[in-house]
Amino acid sequence: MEIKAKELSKVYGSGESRIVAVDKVDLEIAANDFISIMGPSGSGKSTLLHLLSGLDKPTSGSLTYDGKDIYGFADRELSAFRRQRIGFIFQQFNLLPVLTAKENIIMPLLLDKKQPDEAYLKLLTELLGISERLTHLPHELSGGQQQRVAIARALIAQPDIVFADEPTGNLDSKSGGEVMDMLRDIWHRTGKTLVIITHDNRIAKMAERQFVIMDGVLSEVTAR
Ligand SMILES: Nc1ncnc2c1ncn2[C@@H]1O[C@H](COP(=O)(O)OP(=O)(O)OP(=O)(O)O)[C@@H](O)[C@H]1O
Repeated sequence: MEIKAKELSKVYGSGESRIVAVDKVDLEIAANDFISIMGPSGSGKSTLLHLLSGLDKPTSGSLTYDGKDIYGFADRELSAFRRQRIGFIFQQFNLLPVLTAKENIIMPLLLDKKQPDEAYLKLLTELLGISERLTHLPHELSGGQQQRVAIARALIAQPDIVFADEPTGNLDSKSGGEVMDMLRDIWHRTGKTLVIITHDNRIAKMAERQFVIMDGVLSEVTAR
C-alpha cells in the first residue's frame, strides 16, 4: 500500500494561542518501508501519527492510501478501514484488563465478526514468545510481554501498515530492546509497512528511513 501526504497541516487554537502542530508535511510511504520519526516532546509526533493513520483530520492538506482519500470516507467506513488495514501499537499497551492475552489479540477480528486464522495466530505468538501466556490476564504479564501481546493484536488482521507510538516508552531498556528486535524481525518476515515514532535516537536508527520533526516540520535524514 502506498501512502501519500501532501501539505498535511494541523492547527490548534486561534489568535495568540494558535499552534501549528503539523506544518505542511509532504511524505510518501512505500509498501515495505520501515520509517522512524524522531522529535522532542511537543514537536508534533503524535499529531502527525494520528493524521497519517486517519485517527484525526487535518486542518488542510491531503492524505491518500493507494490513491484513495481516506478523509473522504464516512466515519463508519473509515473505522472499518482502520481496523482491517492499519495496526496500532501504543506506549501504554492499551490491553483490555478483563480479557486474556488471546482474547485481546483476536479482539479486532471479533469486531468484524471474523474468526482468527489459528495457524497465523500460532506463528505470531511463537515469533513474539508469548504462546505460553495466552490464557493470562494483562496484569499477570510483564510490561514487555504486554507489549508483545499488543503487537500480536496489531498484526492479527494482517494489516498493510503498522503505526507504533513510542512502543518502548513504558519499558526498561532490556525489554524495550527485545520489543524493537521483534518488531524489526516481523517487519523483515512479513514485509508490512512500519512507522514508529520515538524520542530515542537508538530506536530511530533501527529504521530504514529516518525522519525528524521539529515544530511540526518533517525532514528526512536518511539519504535514499
Ligand atoms: N488537542 C490539542 N489542542 C491544542 N493543542 C494541542 C492538542 N494536541 C496537541 N497540541 C499541541 O500540538 C503540539 C504537538 O503535540 P504532539 O502531542 O503532537 O507532540 P509530540 O511530539 O507527540 O509530544 P510528546 O513526545 O510529548 O508526546 C504541542 O505544542 C501540543 O501542545
